[in-house]
Amino acid sequence: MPAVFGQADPRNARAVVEALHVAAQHCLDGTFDGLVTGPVHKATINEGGIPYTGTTELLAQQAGCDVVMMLANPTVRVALATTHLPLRAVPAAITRDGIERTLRILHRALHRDLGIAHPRISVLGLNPHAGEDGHLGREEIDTITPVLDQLRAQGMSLDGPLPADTAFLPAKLQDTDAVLAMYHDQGLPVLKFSGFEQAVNLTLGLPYPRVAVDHGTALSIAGRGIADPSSLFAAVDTCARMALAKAAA
Ligand SMILES: N[C@H](C(=O)O)[C@H](O)COP(=O)(O)O
Repeated sequence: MPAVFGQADPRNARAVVEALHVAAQHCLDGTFDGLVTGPVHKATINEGGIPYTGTTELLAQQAGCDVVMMLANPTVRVALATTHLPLRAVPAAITRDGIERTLRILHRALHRDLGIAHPRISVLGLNPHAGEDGHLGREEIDTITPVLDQLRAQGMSLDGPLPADTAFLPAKLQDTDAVLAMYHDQGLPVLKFSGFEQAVNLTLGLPYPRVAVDHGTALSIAGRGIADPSSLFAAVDTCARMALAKAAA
């Protein structure tokens, strides 16, 4: 259907998803060196009859690999242990296997794709005060800490589980290369507040670089010529750098 500014049309959902699949396939077969994506209106894709939680998940499924969503701006990098799921589903989705897998992917990407020799990662707790020694929740004790102990023993530099409310203080961020948040809105509001325009969204773990803008579709200003393209410029720049680094490796 012809696109109309400001009106996302579920009848175009299939074309949007197909475009993502084709672009990703060309990255997988080596025709393209990387993928930059703009925002996708997730609800409209679902209304078009296609179950879709996000491009991150779509690309992971197509490539057949585990991935980590990480947003980054010049101030902070925030990776997520869980991505697009209802808040009530988060605690059950935080498992030892999942945290371990996420930290391994994150550590490898910081080292290999972003060139950080010895990545330092801060890991947030799930509960207020990181569980307050079990009095405000047990996920830190039962799930997160055992994985951190195991991976520290293998040489990873990991701090946590940390109370989320103070982990982003500037002095704390000086000592870390990335923060692993347990869920979407635990980490991303801080990142977006600290530099919305320059932030990008990376999908770590894919066999190719994928970088997206950090914002949504902003239908209310579509076609008015007032959108700020900074995040798109940053995404293209980041993707090109990663593709060049990969080619040189
Ligand atoms: N969670 C991201 C954000 O808040 O910026 C964004 O929605 C990710 O979307 P995709 O993985 O679907 O590109």
